[in-house]
Amino acid sequence: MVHYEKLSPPTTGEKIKFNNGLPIVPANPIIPYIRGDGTGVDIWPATQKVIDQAIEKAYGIDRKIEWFKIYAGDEACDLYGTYQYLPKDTIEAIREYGVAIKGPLTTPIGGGIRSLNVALRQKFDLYSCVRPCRYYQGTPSPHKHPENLDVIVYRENTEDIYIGIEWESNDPIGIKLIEHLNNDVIPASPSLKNRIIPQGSGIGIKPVSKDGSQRHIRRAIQHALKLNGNKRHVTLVHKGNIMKFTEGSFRDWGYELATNEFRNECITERESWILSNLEQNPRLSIENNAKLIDPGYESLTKEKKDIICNEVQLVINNIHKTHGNNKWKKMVLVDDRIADSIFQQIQTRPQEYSILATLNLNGDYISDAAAAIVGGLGMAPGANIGDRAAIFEATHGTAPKHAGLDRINPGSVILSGVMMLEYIGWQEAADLITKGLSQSIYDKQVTYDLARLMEPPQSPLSCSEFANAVIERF
Ligand SMILES: NC(=O)C1=CN([C@@H]2O[C@H](COP(=O)(O)OP(=O)(O)OC[C@H]3O[C@@H](n4cnc5c(N)ncnc54)[C@H](OP(=O)(O)O)[C@@H]3O)[C@@H](O)[C@H]2O)C=CC1
Ligand SMILES: O=C(O)CCC(=O)C(=O)O
Ligand SMILES: [Mg+2]
Repeated sequence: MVHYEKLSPPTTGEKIKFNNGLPIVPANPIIPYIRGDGTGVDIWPATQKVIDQAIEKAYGIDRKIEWFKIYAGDEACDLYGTYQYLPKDTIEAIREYGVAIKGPLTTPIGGGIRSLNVALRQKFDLYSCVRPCRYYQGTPSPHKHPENLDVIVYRENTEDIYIGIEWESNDPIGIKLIEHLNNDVIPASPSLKNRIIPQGSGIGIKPVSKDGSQRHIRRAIQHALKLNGNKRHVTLVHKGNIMKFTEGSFRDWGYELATNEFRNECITERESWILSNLEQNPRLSIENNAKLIDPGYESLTKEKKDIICNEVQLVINNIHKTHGNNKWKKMVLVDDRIADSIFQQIQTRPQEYSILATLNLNGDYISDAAAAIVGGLGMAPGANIGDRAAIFEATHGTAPKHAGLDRINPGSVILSGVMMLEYIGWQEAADLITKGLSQSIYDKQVTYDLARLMEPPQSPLSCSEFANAVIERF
């Protein structure tokens, strides 16, 4: 039995338990929630009302969430005292009950506390951040065909620069570290030649591990396996041309995982070209196949040509029987794209993508950019998933200038609630909310962010009115 300093868990309701990474859910689960800073005061009550009403409509008195209010951010400091941004009670409650939902939490820029949002992800090892970006009919968008974008950003959630190991430029330890790197480490690494870190630099560490990358990409591939048609597709997004041993390794470990652990269910993009070339011309020679997959083949050195021919030969030897004759077309396609390129690709060729498996920072950027295409941050939900816990939250932050005005769009946290209901298997309630929200947008019953972009501009609903509009359309 956990002893809480200032919390009283609900006296009715039961705990969600985990078995092999999957939640086992009673009819009346206790679910902790964090209201959040800034616009959390507006968004959370609207969301809670929508979720409760959907459950009641779907299941009557047979199912109910027993909400358990826990504290983080400014609200926690009010209750627990100065600098108590993430009290022990909050950590214990999430550990005890496993599934939680939260509003956004403020992180100061530069100095001050490190991100509470990141801290929660790391504390509970919620290694995959899942952010679907899909279009709801009628949503105004700067794009001509926003409906073509239907991607799920799978953002690695615990490593990369978010590990938070960095030193300010004038920190004596940072200065010493730079000296050590310049005088000892770099000269001892011949491939680094005579590079030098400028004096007066701030310095940060970017760790990317094989285990951390592969457990995350595994989840992304498992997700793709549940999808159909050309949505059975995972793109490894990286900046591996520049950061070869972090971002580049992420790509390599992804391919390694796909072609070992998921060999019977996955095809890589290059493998698909080789098999497809052969299907179009069964008598194609190895070299002609190599020329087709590498258009610059003729100008390559003999050594490089041999490597490509060898690749073609190996693919034919190893997987032609199992994957050839079009069988690969039903498998999960795994390809990779350089991060800057994927930002333009999701705008110019959105229909070609499905699951974007990214490292932490790239995923942070891409999820906001993808959200903009389909209606903005007010429509961008998310889930942080680990093997023993899950915390649901929107992609956006606290949007402080709108706080307390009952005007912000609660859609993103409501849709995070939909993801939570799906995660616990309450699909009927989830579907009611999706239906109500889609219909509200279609009926132009929307908050300011969408109303101002509509043609002609509509008069906006408040945050709480939008929640009611969704409920009326269940
Ligand atoms: N997971 C989390 O809790 C996150 C926390 N943060 C933190 O939030 C704070 C504020 O960050 P900031 O950079 O301003 O980014 P925000 O995402 O909070 O807001 C930026 C802008 O996005 C639009 N927006 C955000 N949320 C909504 C919504 N629900 N409905 C409609 N529009 C929305 C608003 O644009 P407009 O005014 O043009 O309408 C808003 O001004 C920072 O401390 C940051 O660290 C940031 C991201 C995630
Ligand atoms: O923790 C923060 O303040 C920012 C987090 C963020 O931008 C995100 O999770 O997308
Ligand atoms: Mg972000």
